[in-house]
Parts: sequence; C-alpha cells; structure tokens
Amino acid sequence: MNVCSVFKLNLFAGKVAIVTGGGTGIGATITQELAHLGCDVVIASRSEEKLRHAAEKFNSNPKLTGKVSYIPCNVRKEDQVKNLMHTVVKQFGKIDFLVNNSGGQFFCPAEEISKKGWNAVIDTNLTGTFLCCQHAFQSWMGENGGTIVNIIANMWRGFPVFCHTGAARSAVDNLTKTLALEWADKGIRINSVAPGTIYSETAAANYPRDIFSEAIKLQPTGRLGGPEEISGIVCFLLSPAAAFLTGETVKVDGAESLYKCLLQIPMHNQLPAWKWDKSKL
Ligand SMILES: CCCCCCC/C=C/C(=O)SCCNC(=O)CCNC(=O)[C@H](O)C(C)(C)COP(=O)(O)OP(=O)(O)OC[C@H]1O[C@@H](n2cnc3c(N)ncnc32)[C@H](O)[C@@H]1OP(=O)(O)O
Ligand SMILES: NC(=O)C1=CN([C@@H]2O[C@H](COP(=O)(O)OP(=O)(O)OC[C@H]3O[C@@H](n4cnc5c(N)ncnc54)[C@H](OP(=O)(O)O)[C@@H]3O)[C@@H](O)[C@H]2O)C=CC1
Repeated sequence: MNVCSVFKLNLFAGKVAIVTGGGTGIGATITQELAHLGCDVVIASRSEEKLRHAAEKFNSNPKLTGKVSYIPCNVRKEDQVKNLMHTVVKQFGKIDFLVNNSGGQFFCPAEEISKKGWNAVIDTNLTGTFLCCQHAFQSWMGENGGTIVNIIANMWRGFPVFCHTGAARSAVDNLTKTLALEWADKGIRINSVAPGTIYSETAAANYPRDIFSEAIKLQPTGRLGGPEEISGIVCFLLSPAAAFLTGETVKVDGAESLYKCLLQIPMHNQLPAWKWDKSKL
C-alpha cells in the first residue's frame, strides 16, 4: 500500500503501540499509518497466519519506518490478553498507545440470536476491550500513562439486525467516559471512534448479504467510508494535538448516524393509540 499521512513524519518515532485486529481492514490501515509515522506497532488477533502475513508485508514496505511485530491473542481470553501486555512491556519496555480495534458480529434479528452467539459478540466487543484496557493499565499505563482509542460503531439510534454489537459498543462508549475519569490522574487519555460503514474486503467477506452495497443509499455523502478516513482520526487522537481530549467518542460516519436506517419498517397497525374509551378496559 502506498502509505501517505497528513501528519508529519516521525510524529510517533520512539513510541510503541498495540493495535488489536491490526492485520486486516481498518486495523491494518491504522498499523501502517502509525508505522509510517515512526511508531513500533504490535498487532494482535486470533489468527497467527493472518498476523504473520500482514507483518511480513508491512515490514517489507520502506515507507514504514516503525517495525511491525505480532503476538497472537484472542481478546476474549484473559490469559492471552495478559500475556500480550506483559510480552510487549518485556520486549519494548513500554506501551504508549493501545488501539482496541478487534471486533465483529453477525447479521441476525434479535429474536433469533442464540445465547452462545450473544455471548460471543459481547465477549469480543465489550469484555475484550475492557480486558485490554485493564491489562494495559496493570502492565504499564497505570504507572506510566498512555493513550487508548477504542473503535466502536454507529449504534446511536439502536442497531437493528446487530443488537448484540449495538449493546456492546454502546457500553464501550460509556466505559470510555468512566475510564477517562478514573484514570485521568494516571496520565491516561482514552477516546473512542465510531465509524460509519467502512468498506474493506475482509469486512465485506464476513457478511452473506451485500450490506455494504445496500448501505450506500444510506449515506449523505453518497459513498462509503474508507479505512484511511478512520486511521487519520485515530492518529490525531493519539497525537499531542488531542492532549485536552479525553472521554469522548468521535463519529466518523459522513453523517450516516443523522440519516436513514438499514431496517425498513412496513406500514402496520400493531401499535394502536391509547384512547380514553372505557369499553376497552
Ligand atoms: C448502515 C448499516 C450497515 C452495517 C454495516 C456493517 C457495520 C459493521 C461492520 C463490521 O463490523 S465489519 C467487521 C466484521 N468482522 C467480523 O465480524 C469478524 C469477526 N466476527 C466473528 O468472528 C463472529 O461473528 C463472532 C460471533 C463475533 C465470533 O466468532 P467465533 O469464531 O468466536 O464464534 P463462532 O464459533 O463463529 O460463533 C459462536 C456462536 O455465535 C453464533 N453465530 C455466529 N455466526 C452466526 C451467524 N452468522 N448467524 C447466527 N448466529 C451466529 C452461533 O451461536 C455460534 O455458535 P455455534 O452455533 O456455531 O455453536
Ligand atoms: N467496516 C465497517 O464498516 C465497520 C467496522 N467496525 C469495527 O471496526 C473494527 C475493524 O473492522 P474491519 O477492519 O472493518 O473488519 P475486519 O474483519 O477486517 O477486522 C476485524 C478484526 O478483528 C479481529 N478479531 C475478531 N475477533 C477477535 C478476537 N476474539 N480476538 C482478537 N481479535 C479478533 C480479526 O482478526 P482475527 O480473525 O485474526 O482474530 C480482524 O483482524 C471492528 O471492531 C469492527 O466491528 C465498526 C463499524 C463499521
């Protein structure tokens, strides 16, 4: 990829970042922009093969001056999250930045989601993010400070056919506010980014229906977002330009959250009005 950033080269020279899900899609773009700006980046997700392949590709790009390494980690498994944080501190001496980007869900009406499926999505998107924050704190940031960015989603008006992830991401939005307060005096800033619909091949491959094409008509911009449009905001939030910004969620959605919804509700008469008509009591 021909990496190109609006930020100055070496902005993050000497910094160390962890990007979960950093081998694919949005996470891969964040990783490349950070490394292009001089940051050493550790990418972490379940598939060692995906991680190895991504790290080899990134490290062969002369435009990336930071080094990219990888540690397999399922964010749903606390022992693996703990190992990730300890290993990074051992190998690099610190953790300056944590980008909680790993996540996912499946398209399913609420009434059909199994408990196992619900738990899988909550564990990945909410508990996984919490565990990464908590163990980054315990391993390094609690004593030394740091900056965290969580990737969430456009769930502001509910998230029909994705209620599990809507609930999890909404909780991460709230977690972001709480941790910004609890950890301010430890020198930790934490913010979230809520992307709209962002096309990447890996993201699209997860869905049987072509929801990314369907979503174009829901966009005030007339187009989907690109991973670079998320990455730039993440770099801004990690940078000193955002030194007074914490506990906030930045919507990066081209105003999708102000506009239409994927769900079409048919005309119906299932929610009749209440009228003061004693015969109905
Ligand atoms: C305008 C709006 C447009 C919306 C655009 C979309 C916006 C969002 C885009 C993105 O987020 S793109 C990134 C997407 N990437 C992913 O989703 C990848 C990661 N996803 C997953 O890994 C899974 O979906 C997972 C469930 C979160 C985790 O999977 P895991 O491998 O751990 O578990 P599984 O064994 O696969 O499943 C566990 C359990 O979950 C239920 N389940 C899984 N898939 C489905 C499905 N398609 N339909 C119904 N239920 C499903 C099921 O109960 C599984 O258990 P078993 O039945 O297999 O025993
Ligand atoms: N694309 C979009 O339109 C939107 C995306 N998002 C969110 O942005 C983030 C990145 O998505 P995107 O790049 O589009 O899609 P991808 O599918 O490319 O990225 C998801 C990443 O999460 C990793 N992952 C999934 N489950 C786990 C787990 N249990 N432990 C560790 N890593 C895990 C995957 O790697 P591996 O399989 O190796 O574990 C993969 O690298 C996700 O949180 C996504 O939900 C939010 C809103 C919209």
